[in-house]
Amino acid sequence: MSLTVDVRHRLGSLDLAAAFDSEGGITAVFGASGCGKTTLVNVIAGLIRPDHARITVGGTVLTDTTQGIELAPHRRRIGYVFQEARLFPHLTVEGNLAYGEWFTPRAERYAAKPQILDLLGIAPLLKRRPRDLSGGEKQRVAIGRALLASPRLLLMDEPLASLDQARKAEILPYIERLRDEVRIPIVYVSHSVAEVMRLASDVAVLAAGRLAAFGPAAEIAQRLDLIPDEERDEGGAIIDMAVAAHDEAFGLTRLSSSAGDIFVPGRIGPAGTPARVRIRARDVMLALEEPVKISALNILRGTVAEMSPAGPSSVNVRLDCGGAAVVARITRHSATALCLAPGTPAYAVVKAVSVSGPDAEAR
Ligand SMILES: Nc1ncnc2c1ncn2[C@@H]1O[C@H](COP(=O)(O)OP(=O)(O)OP(=O)(O)O)[C@@H](O)[C@H]1O
Repeated sequence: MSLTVDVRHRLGSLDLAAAFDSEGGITAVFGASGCGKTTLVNVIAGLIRPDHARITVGGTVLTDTTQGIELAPHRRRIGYVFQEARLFPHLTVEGNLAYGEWFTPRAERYAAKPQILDLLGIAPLLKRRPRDLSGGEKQRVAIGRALLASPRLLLMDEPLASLDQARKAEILPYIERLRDEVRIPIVYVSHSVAEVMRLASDVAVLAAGRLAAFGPAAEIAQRLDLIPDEERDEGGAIIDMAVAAHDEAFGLTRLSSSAGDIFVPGRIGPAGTPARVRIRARDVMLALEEPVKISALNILRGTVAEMSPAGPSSVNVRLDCGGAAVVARITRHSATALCLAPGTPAYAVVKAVSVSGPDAEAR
């Protein structure tokens, strides 16, 4: 189901202007603190009345200021998941979930409770109260409550920001399942490159209220100039691959794509399972000849497509590897020594342990 957003709104010193169309999946709204992410999401939710906007979901107009259409928030059928789960403390998980269903007229309900319980792994929690849940479990219940209202659109505003690394890792696979199995668009606000690049289908990058870029996650990932300084080391490329085989003896999975094969640690689903990998630019070495007798398992052949400065002493080199991009951050010294320039054939070298992939299955 498609989502179209075209918003212009002034709020204090913020001059928000963002327009994008998405065909569904997860649209990440990414940007530094204060760039207007929450304001944009609140306009979509109908919580802020915008100066100018047209917002549609699957053909239903939620806002069109030129036609005087401004659906009330409760009539938009939008699920909203916040940084904190905001569950009712006096209700059990079951009671909290029932509250989600309650608002939607019977005729408009499409959410099937057993499937949602299964999708989020929350069936065993039904009798518990929020105080007896971990942070990750609370968020899964909050997502379940939002989905049980049979929403047209799910808004998630920094849903993992208050969780520690272990809880984040626990909940990410559930959000991936949501993206792949629930047929409604999801708008996902985050300032974490790792989260956005793992989850997003499309990415809208906001900078000081303006849409700095919008496009498929794999394209936006290569634009290291869009990444805020504090997340600089997280920048790199993502490649959508599929499981080719497992190497049982060494506990590795071989993934395959037009870029070539990549080994990652652990076992990731059966052959054919889609798997997105993220390769940080700082983890990639370049070589002009195919390296031999080297411990790194991943060697991808490509051609230098673009070089851009990455600071006083380093440069980002984008290689085209069979249509997929791999970005390497190397010193200017090395770029000069290797005489790199657009068109130069080169090999990208990446250790298996440096590749961020989907979580390996418990072994
Ligand atoms: N009611 C308001 N009145 C005036 N200015 C506001 C109001 N609400 C937000 N702002 C300003 O608008 C800007 C964007 O705020 P917003 O919360 O949308 O940013 P954000 O990208 O979600 O930030 P964060 O990641 O820190 O949550 C900020 O500079 C904020 O101070």
